[in-house]
Amino acid sequence: MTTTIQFKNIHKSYRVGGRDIPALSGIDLTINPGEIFGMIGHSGAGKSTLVRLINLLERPTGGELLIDGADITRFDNDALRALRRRIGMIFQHFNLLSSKTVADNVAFPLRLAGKKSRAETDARVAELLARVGLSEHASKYPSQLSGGQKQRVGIARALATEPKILLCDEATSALDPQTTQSVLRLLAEINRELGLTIVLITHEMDVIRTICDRVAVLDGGKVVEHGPVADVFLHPKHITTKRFVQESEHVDENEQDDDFAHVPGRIIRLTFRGEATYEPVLGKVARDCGVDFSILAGRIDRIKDTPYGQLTLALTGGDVDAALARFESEGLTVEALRDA
Ligand SMILES: Nc1ncnc2c1ncn2[C@@H]1O[C@H](COP(=O)(O)OP(=O)(O)OP(=O)(O)O)[C@@H](O)[C@H]1O
Repeated sequence: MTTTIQFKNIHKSYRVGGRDIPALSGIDLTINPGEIFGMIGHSGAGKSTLVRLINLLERPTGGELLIDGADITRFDNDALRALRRRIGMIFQHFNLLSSKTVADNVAFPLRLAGKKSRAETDARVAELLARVGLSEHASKYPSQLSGGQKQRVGIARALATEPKILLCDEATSALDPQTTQSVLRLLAEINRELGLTIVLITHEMDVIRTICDRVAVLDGGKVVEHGPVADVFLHPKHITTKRFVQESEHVDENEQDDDFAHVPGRIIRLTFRGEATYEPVLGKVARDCGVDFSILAGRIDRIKDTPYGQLTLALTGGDVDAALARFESEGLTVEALRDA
């Protein structure tokens, strides 16, 4: 079964003190079946509101929200209950029941649905705990677990009713960086093996960079930029996106400009993607065009499965224009940061 989620001119306002305060204005987005779609934005941008519309924890005040082509805002109670069984959700603070064991937390949605016998429920819980690596913790209580283990229980519980969509609301924001990576690896594995569509919201670029296929950047209740993660983050256009990139790379643009003030030559940024990242293009072009270069800044990293490199270079001597044209013909992206 496919699960396409479409926001069509979605608006959402909250009524506060007799006034309508807009939280989302005119959202148009399509989330494709089986992808990991990230939404990033600062506090108050509208991320939680947007993700909570998908299972109608919040209702839009305008527009259409289609799942597999059906406008879910028109669903009656039965259809809504069926829809919610197809959508799992995990939360920043895990939302586990502290008086129940790990196994009972995971069994909870199955007992609510009331469709399985006790033996079937036990078997399903065992399978889910094995998937998230918690088999030997089944009879512990949440207070006896680490944050990462608690989120794994949250994931097992969210998967219990075999949803087609998993919503993740800042699911790693309360975890340390190492635990975050292990939870993200688990989500990526679930996405790959179960073909589940994952929609996650975060204010952390690294989360998006690690597992998302596409991303939407939210600011002031609007999508200001969206597309494949590599396109959006390697070539950010909107100021909000640029700031996220700079924050994640710990770059202060003004400081960087000052640092380069005394460096002679044309300053450019080169972006390599995919296999080009590992090819000796730079030396070859410099030799052929008689250009000297000094490397002012650089990084090689990955966006999900795609390697990329970004180098800031000062170019002097030789035929710099020819060198720039050659870089582009070799498939690199060239951005001029300063003319000589
Ligand atoms: N239940 C509510 N009642 C009134 N206003 C709300 C409600 N929920 C959210 N808002 C407002 O809607 C706007 C968007 O909030 P939302 O929580 O969706 O943003 P967010 O990007 O998820 O922020 P955060 O990361 O801080 O949770 C904010 O201005 C917020 O104050």
